[in-house]
Amino acid sequence: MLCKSYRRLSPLAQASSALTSLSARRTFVTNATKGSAAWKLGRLNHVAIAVPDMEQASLFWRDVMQADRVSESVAMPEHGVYTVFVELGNTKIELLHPHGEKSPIAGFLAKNKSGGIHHICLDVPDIKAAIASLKESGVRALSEEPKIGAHNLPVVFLHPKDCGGVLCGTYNALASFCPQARSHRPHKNAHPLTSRPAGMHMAPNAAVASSSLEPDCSRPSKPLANLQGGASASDAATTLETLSSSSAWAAAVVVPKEKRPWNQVLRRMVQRSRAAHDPLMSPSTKDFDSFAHSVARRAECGLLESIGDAIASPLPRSETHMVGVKADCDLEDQGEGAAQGDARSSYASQLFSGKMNESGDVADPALCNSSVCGLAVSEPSRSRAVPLAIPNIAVPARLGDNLVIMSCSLNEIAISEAGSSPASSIALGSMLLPRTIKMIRHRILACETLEGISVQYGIQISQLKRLNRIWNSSDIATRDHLYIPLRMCSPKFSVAYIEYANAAHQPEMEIRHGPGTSPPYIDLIEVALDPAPCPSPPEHPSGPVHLHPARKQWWPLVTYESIQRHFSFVM
Ligand SMILES: C[C@@H](C(=O)O)C(=O)SCCNC(=O)CCNC(=O)[C@H](O)C(C)(C)COP(=O)(O)OP(=O)(O)OC[C@H]1O[C@@H](n2cnc3c(N)ncnc32)[C@H](O)[C@@H]1OP(=O)(O)O
Repeated sequence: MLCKSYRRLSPLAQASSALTSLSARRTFVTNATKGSAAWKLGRLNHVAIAVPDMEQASLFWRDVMQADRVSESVAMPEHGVYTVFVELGNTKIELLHPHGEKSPIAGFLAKNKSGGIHHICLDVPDIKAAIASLKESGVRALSEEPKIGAHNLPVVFLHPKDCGGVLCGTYNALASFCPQARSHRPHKNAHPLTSRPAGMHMAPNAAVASSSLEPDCSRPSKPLANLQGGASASDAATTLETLSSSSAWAAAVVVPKEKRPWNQVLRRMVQRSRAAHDPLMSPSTKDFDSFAHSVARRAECGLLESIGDAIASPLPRSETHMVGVKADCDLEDQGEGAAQGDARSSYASQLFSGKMNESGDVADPALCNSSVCGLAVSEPSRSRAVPLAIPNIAVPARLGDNLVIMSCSLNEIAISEAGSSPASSIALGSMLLPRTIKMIRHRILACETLEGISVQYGIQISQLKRLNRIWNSSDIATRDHLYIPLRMCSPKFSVAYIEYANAAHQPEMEIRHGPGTSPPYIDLIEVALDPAPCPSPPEHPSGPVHLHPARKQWWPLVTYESIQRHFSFVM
């Protein structure tokens, strides 16, 4: 469609009256909007002006036009040009002067002796897809493959005859496949103005190799981690430490109804557990708060999905494992009645004992359609898994008769012999979910909209709103930042883009925050998913603490409110 109408338009645009071309343009716009999603226009990256005298042109922009930032001239032999960039805040002007005998702008300057606008350059999120979609439309790309342009980003030019007489460059704003850009090495084309020194404007952990930009965790390739039982308190702590630092996945937890926000589900669960004083839970509700918090945080950050994988996997009987289990029960529909509770308990009981066969498989397709889950610990000597941590669903959480659960979070479970002191607790294992997540902290510019930011990161507007607790699109006018988990960004997002965007927006930042103190436009930060341990109870300013039985460290007493306060941008 795009191809046909555009092909029709092209001669029209060149030859006919303004009226005709206006109506033709309308047709083009309509069809283009319906066209390939690959062709998404970003911002105007720059306007390039070919100049016969670079020095004179630079001085003109610096002294007469009083541009704040005019860069040095940089030779780009592979493009046959010298370039100077003039920063304008919302875009740039690129001054071009021929370099070498075969410069592509020599002919242009021969025709336009005093220089003139040579091309415009537009950002697109995925240049390869964009060029492919344009090919379908009969627009010729002037090179088969993108070249690395002035900003270390891939660039492809489009034939001016196919673009209404304007030479158009497309910049891959997200640098999806450019090895130079992804590897974070300054390319030799790095421009003094636009390629800032490494580390500048970036959080310390942002200046990292691209490998660390990979999502923190992928989908579980090995759903169940090996959880070794500890024999003593010190063994337990060591075991937990070792297991927790691993990047493997174990089972994930809750699958609520689509429309129910995680925090509401968990709030209800916490409230229920408090109301019931459920003795089957870990000894205090604070552990459950912490647990609920961990679930919510990870869910919001897209780390938890379904536990179908986990329950469909065999559980080797020779080791202790922790598994996530779905229960056939919907929080939404739950009453408070004991009968229902009993029914659930009975179901859970079957789930954990009856459905696990001798080889340890818990592969029951019926479980895959359910909506709430619990956690269970499978223990080799007892041929059954024991559910815990989900009130009103759990059957008595006995790990045999002599063990009780001392502490439970998504990262670890500690159990103890009944009647013994916490110091003698032993660890069953750890869930091994990540303890931190990489977040983009995006400083909102005056001109930015939620829509624009969502395109920039390849994240849905609804996700962006939910993550940042924005209920009304105009609310971003009162915000300084938006937070986006890196793993939710489009896979095309790269360190190179962060650098490029920070450099490109530096003048604007300085206008807002003053020269030399301007904060980065985009920051990569590491956010803890769990509350941090306290050094010691009396000195800790944030309120009550409790002693973690296995770790023997003091941890903040977590309440739902404190979680909300602490992570207000996500919860
Ligand atoms: C560093 C990088 C970056 O920003 O990152 C850059 O800036 S690199 C910037 C420099 N690199 C580039 O420009 C690469 C892409 N450019 C090219 O491949 C070439 O320059 C072409 C655009 C294909 C033009 O080739 P060439 O000069 O050999 O052909 P030509 O002079 O016979 O022109 C053919 C027709 O195109 C028209 N034409 C030529 N250059 C034009 C321009 N800049 N804007 C509008 N129309 C243009 C001519 O008037 C002519 O039309 P008539 O037939 O009607 O007379």
